[in-house]
Amino acid sequence: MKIKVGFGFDVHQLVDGHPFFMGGVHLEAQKGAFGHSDADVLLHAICDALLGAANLRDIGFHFSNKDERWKGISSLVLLKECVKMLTEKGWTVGNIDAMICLEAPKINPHIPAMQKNIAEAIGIEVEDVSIKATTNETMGFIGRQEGVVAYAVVLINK
Ligand SMILES: Nc1ccn([C@@H]2O[C@H](COP(=O)(O)O)[C@@H](O)[C@H]2O)c(=O)n1
Ligand SMILES: C[C@@]1(CO)OP(=O)(O)OP(=O)(O)OC[C@H]1O
Repeated sequence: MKIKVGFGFDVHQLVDGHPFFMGGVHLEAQKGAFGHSDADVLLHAICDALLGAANLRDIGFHFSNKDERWKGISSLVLLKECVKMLTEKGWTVGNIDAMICLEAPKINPHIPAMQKNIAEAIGIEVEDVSIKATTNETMGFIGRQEGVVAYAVVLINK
């Protein structure tokens, strides 16, 4: 069996009164993530980790932020498209481990819903989707609640 690892990172600006999607869950918060799509930073990091593992470039290469088709789109759709690209190359997703860096709101209560969304979109078990969160201890742009960051690693095999 051939096994590959992939790494993904994403960052989005936080804007007052903007909707906040994370792992396909709508978070109730004063600020939300701003982007061309729904700006779901966790799903974008996972997309990039998957694409990277299969050496298929990155999310912006396939879904340009100049393309009106992706304006406001749910990143669960983009995630499913990325998985389709991997499947066409014969890859199966093993597991995902992700980290969100965000000052507020608390992510922990929403992690089971995010795991379910991601597992369903990819076609893997919930137990193979790990999501964690940390604050930035009030430091830097994350600490000032100006932005949100996510990192992800994945294993794929064929
Ligand atoms: N947005 C966040 C940030 C953190 N958590 C959880 O709280 C724990 C403590 O965070 P520190 O940054 O103070 O170490 C962290 O380990 C997470 O379990 C969260 O749910 N949402
Ligand atoms: C997803 C895309 C496409 O809608 O737009 P954004 O929501 O701005 O997100 P980003 O993380 O900058 O990734 C690539 C983009 O092409």
